[in-house]
This record gives sequence, C-alpha cells and structure tokens, in this order.
Amino acid sequence: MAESSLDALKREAAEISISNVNVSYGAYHALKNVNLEIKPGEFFAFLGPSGCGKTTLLRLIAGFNTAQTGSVVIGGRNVLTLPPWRRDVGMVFQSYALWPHMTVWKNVTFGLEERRLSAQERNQRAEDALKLVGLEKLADRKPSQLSGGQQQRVALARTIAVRPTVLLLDEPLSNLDASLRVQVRREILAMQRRLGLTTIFVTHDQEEANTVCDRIAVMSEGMVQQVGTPMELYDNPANLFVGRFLGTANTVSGEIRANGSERVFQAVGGEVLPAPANEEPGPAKLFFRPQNASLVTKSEVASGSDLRLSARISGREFLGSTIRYALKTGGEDIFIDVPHIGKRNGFSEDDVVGVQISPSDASIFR
Ligand SMILES: Nc1ncnc2c1ncn2[C@@H]1O[C@H](COP(=O)(O)OP(=O)(O)OP(=O)(O)O)[C@@H](O)[C@H]1O
Repeated sequence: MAESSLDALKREAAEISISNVNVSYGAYHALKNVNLEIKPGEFFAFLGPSGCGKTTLLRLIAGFNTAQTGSVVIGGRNVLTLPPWRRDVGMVFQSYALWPHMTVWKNVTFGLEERRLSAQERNQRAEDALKLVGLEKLADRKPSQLSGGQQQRVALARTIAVRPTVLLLDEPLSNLDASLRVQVRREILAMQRRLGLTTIFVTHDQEEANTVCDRIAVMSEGMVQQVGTPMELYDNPANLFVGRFLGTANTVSGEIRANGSERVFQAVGGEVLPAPANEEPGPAKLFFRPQNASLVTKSEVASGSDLRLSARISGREFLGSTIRYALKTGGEDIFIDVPHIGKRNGFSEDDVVGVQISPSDASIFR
C-alpha cells in the first residue's frame, strides 16, 4: 500500500497526563492516587494481575468510568467531564464487539455515518483502515464468516477509521490462540508505528507487554508500582512485586544487621553477606535473577566482591541452550540458569556448590 494512502487516517499524536486519580466502586477503592505521563506516539502498557485495576483505568480514559478525584488530560484537554464520544479516543474491546448482522464494510463505516463527513471521505477512511489490517478483500463478509484474528482486525479497522488521537486496547489478544497472538501483536505494533498513534495496551501477560510496548506501568492493588521500559523494569525492579511479576526471581529471606558502620545481610540459613551501607537494619530479602548468578564448586573461592551463598542442588532441567538448576539454600528454593556450552555435563543432584552473585546484580527488598 502506498504511504500516502494513510493520510486519511493520521492525526497528530496526543500526550496523556493522568494526575491524582482515585476511583471507587462503592466501598472498594479500585484506583489509588494514580499518576502517569504517556508521551505522544508512545505504545504504553498497563500490566498487572487480574483485578489490579488496569481495565478500570483504561475505561476511565475512554469515558466509561468516573473518578472521585483527579484529572485525565488528553492533548491538553481535561476530558474527565466529557462523554466518551467527545474524547477523540478509540477503544478496542477484548470481545471485539462487532455487529453480527453487518458486513465488515458496514461495521467499519457505521461509526463514520454519524459524523459530518462526505461519502468520499468515509469510503477513503474505511478502505485505508481495511487495507491497513489486510482485510480489504473480505469487506463483504459477516463477522461469523471470519476467524477470531480477522474479527479482531475488523475491530481495529473500525476504531482506526474514526481517526482517534488515542487508541485503547483492552486485552485485544486474549481470545486468540497462542501462535495467532504473536502474529496479531506484531501486526498491531506495525500499524501503531505507521500511524504514530498514542496507544495504551492492557494486558496481564508480561511477554506481550515486553515485546510490543515502549514503556510499561506495572500495577498492583489499584496502584502503579513502577513505570519504565521493559528492560528497566526487568533489570531494576523497584520492589519485590515488580521483580516477581516480570520474570523468574530468586529471593533469600534474612535480615540486615549493623556491624559497626557497615551493614551485613544475614540469611535465615545463617550465611552472612556484605550489604550496602545505606540499608536500614531489619527483615529483608536478597533478590536476584537466575541468569545473574554462577555456580562454582564448594572449594572454589568467591571472586572479588561477589556475594556467595552455599547451596545444595536439588534438581536440574536441561533446556537446550541452558541448564536450569534448582537449589536449596538455608531451606529456601532458588533457581540458577547456566549456559550449556559444548558437551559439559555440569553439576549433579546433591552436589554442594557455591552460588556467586555480583553485588550489582542483586537487590535488597523489604
Ligand atoms: N462495576 C464494578 N463494581 C464493583 N467492583 C468492580 C467493578 N468493576 C471492577 N471492580 C473491581 O475493581 C477491581 C479492579 O477491576 P479491573 O477490571 O479494573 O481489574 P483488571 O486489572 O482489569 O482485571 P482483569 O485482568 O481480570 O480484567 C477488581 O477487584 C474488580 O472486582
């Protein structure tokens, strides 16, 4: 498709600014003082477990929920008092919400008919939107004659045809099977990039958020826990919740103790490791990722400033390029991934080993 054919669909990308938002359903406090800045043209995710408030926040931006306090500013306008149809926001629902008795073409053009557009403009937008999602040849079909992935694309085309300044996607891939999910998420990303449209994607699947989004807000219990790029969140989680939600995490329970002006981490199993001098004494957890530690034989000495735990191997899984060892340290289970290189056999069950972690790859959380 020629680049110029997208002109009918393009708008200037809008910035979204969410400040001090609180939403309650009766006595239930669903969003607690949410603040977020989403940049023009950004592909942004609300990521978190079921019930954390993602959909509530998305519906608030769309105009289907009301807030007790705060503001939602889109492209410089506070939209909280505006009805959904005056917000210039397009939303794609998990269920697609297509009209079953209408053809694909009619589904896409229906929303344009109420707007004061010429027939030529309406047709141009519908044609461009269907081309953009690759469905121009199926315009005469009814939704029941389409696959789930195709229905999802019709829902996208219908939303894009109204030229929103912001695109909101509520778990758009959850009704698709695994291989189609990967394909459609790539298509959504390609479409988002071509239109340069500020987009918010709601998902509970961290892989989905990591692969398509520029930045992610990780949410839990109605609060934004951390905002960052996928790599920032994975490598530098702000707390245990974010660390655990974004991938396999090892935690070792213990306590920060003062040793003169120095601090140590005393693991529940008894081992004592150096800790950053600014840590307050008290219960704590040592956190690190399975691939950020190495295994050494019991007699090997820890190198440089590495932290070192003693552990016993309780199991191993051969994953091809890596071996994932399960270990027990002081009664707790941890996992260490070791690259499988050549034909080395590695460690065996019941071996007592040293687990070495560079201090820069470990965090102390409370
Ligand atoms: N209309 C409502 N009345 C009362 N409680 C509600 C209502 N809608 C949502 N809730 C509650 O608010 C909380 C947040 O719901 P929300 O749908 O925003 O979560 P979510 O993170 O999108 O979850 P999911 O991934 O399961 O869709 C949940 O505990 C939910 O039960």
